[in-house]
Amino acid sequence: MSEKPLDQEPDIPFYEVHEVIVPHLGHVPIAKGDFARLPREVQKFIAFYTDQLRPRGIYICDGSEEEAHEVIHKLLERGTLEVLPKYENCYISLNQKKHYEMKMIPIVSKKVKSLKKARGVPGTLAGVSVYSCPSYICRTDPADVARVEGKTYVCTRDKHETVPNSRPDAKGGLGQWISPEELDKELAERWPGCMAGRMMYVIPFSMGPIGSPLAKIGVQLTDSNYVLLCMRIMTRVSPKVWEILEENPEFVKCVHSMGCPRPWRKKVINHWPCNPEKVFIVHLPHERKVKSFGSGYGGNSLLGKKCFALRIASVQARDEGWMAEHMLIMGITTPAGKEYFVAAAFPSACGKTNLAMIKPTLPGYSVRCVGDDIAWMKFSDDGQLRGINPESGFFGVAPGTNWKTNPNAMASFQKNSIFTNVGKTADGGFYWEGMEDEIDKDMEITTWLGDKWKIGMPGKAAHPNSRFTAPANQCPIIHPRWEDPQGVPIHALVFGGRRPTGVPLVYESFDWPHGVAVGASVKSEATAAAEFTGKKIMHDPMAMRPFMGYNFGHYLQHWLDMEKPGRKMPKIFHVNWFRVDDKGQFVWPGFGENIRVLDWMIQRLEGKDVAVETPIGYLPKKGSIKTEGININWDDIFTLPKDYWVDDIKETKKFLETEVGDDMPKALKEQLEKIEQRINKM
Ligand SMILES: Nc1nc2c(ncn2[C@@H]2O[C@H](COP(=O)(O)OP(=O)(O)OP(=O)(O)O)[C@@H](O)[C@H]2O)c(=O)[nH]1
Ligand SMILES: O=C([O-])CC(=O)C(=O)O
Ligand SMILES: [Mn+2]
Repeated sequence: MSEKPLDQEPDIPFYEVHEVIVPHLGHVPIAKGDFARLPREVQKFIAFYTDQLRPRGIYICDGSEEEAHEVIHKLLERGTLEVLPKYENCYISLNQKKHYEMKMIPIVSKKVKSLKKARGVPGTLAGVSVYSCPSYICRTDPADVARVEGKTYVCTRDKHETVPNSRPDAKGGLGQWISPEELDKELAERWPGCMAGRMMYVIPFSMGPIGSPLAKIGVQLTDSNYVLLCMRIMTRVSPKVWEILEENPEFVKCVHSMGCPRPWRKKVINHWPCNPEKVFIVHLPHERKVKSFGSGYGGNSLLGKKCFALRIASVQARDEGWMAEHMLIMGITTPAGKEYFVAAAFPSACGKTNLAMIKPTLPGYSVRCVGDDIAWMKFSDDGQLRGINPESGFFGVAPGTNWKTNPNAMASFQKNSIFTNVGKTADGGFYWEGMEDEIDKDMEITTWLGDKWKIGMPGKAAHPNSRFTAPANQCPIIHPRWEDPQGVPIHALVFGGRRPTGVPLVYESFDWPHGVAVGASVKSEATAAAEFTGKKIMHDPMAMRPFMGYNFGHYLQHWLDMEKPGRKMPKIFHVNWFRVDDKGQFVWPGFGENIRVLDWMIQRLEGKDVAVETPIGYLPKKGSIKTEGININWDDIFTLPKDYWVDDIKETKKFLETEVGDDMPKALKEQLEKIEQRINKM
């Protein structure tokens, strides 16, 4: 593209070696790393932002253990992090001992030990890794706990590239555009000098296995060492990235600041300097750039995740003919020994991590996790869709996670993990809602807000969007091929959301275009993952509404265009674990029992005649979902109330027609009309 890039970083004169000399600031020391040996494009990037943001030093990260220790040490000293000694299930090296002043005794978590025995998990799980780190707890400023969708923008010259030509009465929830002029204004009042007095960390990272043809490179600048620590878990931080850039200098430029230059006159809460009034996150897809200001919360600050791997990558995927989706990837091995891979999209806090790691209750089944949040998928030349997980860690919702609902997640964060906004027990463990049966009832707990608390008292120990950050390779069921550079074959796609009424446990779409319509119709109750409050049912097409990098209509067309002769199109299903009865109780037990639904999907993949046609898609024939051993009422779970569906399709159609407007793909419009006609004839 020949047009001049937006928000361009002009080349500024700079001088390298042990310091960078920039016009506004003079000498800025290189606190660590060899600036002179970085790829030229990266040097320019750093020099420009050093000049503009004015940090007190530049710290070029190398991803090493020593680096983690140094940063952790600082955060412990400052009080941003606290050790959770309960999970120190390994010996501490002398080097670490110096830093943490912890006892040289092995403490093996009882739970992990018993899990290991019970499930035959290999010995790497507990008590064997000699030099690994303990886990830490961190409390943010209570004003900085979730993604801020209202302050998240995409900037392109052409508005229509980012948002659809919607109808005049549209509310405009599908993407948020900002003009280049307005962007300049917003940036000007935030960025200059915003790192004054702080260190600027330079983080080289790869999304996807380093060197994989499907992987992409990013470099993040940040003034938060908490962000650095989490990026080390969630992405592959390595100096090998510099070598890759020597060959191909393309990288996604990520710039993050907490927005609190020194001297900072406002009160800092919980040693978590942030700037909630000024949060502003912008994506420049053409320039392959993300700028995030004011928040340290994961979804806003770990820029490899939602910002790069979904918003920027969705644009790369559009341009290059692949898909970047808010999906888990899991492998399911049947009792007959055949493995199927499923990718599933549910909105934030609607069950991806839990499904990706389920412990199946049906005998003979085993599940292995490839990823829990993001899938990059591409059809290979033989027509098979293949997917990779671009991340290398889990940033999971803590509340509700326990040894019953998700033992594999529990096992994943017994070491080397960071817990944000959870409670802390007096014996140095983590605690959140859902762990009531797993600790002593009288245990004294410090809540995420720092108050003393006990189980049964009013209030909550953990924030509903509190999170664990854990390395994926610590998951006992991580798939041996989770880092396969070619990805794994994807046999089925699944959509779902929190639907308290009307929506059955599972149904299958008739074909690809119908499946795209099913995905476009995803709705869910609002959750704590973003700033919305209340249990309002919101549209979240493809579970991508908050993560779109370009025009939603064009995105839907991109989905439709995936179907081509010679391609094996995966079947598309819709699930709902969250239907409730008139007392508000879930009618489906969920979690490990969800294998029963996966089993039905696999029966369908194997061509079994276990479905009945209904206006919304194929539903399971009565009895074709294995329900032995659980107490459920088939009709509670599968009835399709006509009134509900008549209203539902009317509302969905209106929503999409209004919001996507002129950009609504014709084939999708037709699908919605057909669905409506079928439902009206019910
Ligand atoms: N009732 C019920 N609750 C579930 C089920 N699966 C997950 N949950 C709950 O839903 C919440 C969110 O689940 P996660 O698996 O963390 O959701 P996610 O989609 O990975 O969330 P993000 O990380 O925000 O993308 C947790 O509190 C879970 O306990 C289920 O099958 N049934
Ligand atoms: O991005 C985040 O903050 C966490 C997450 O996975 C989501 O909200 O889907
Ligand atoms: Mn997510």
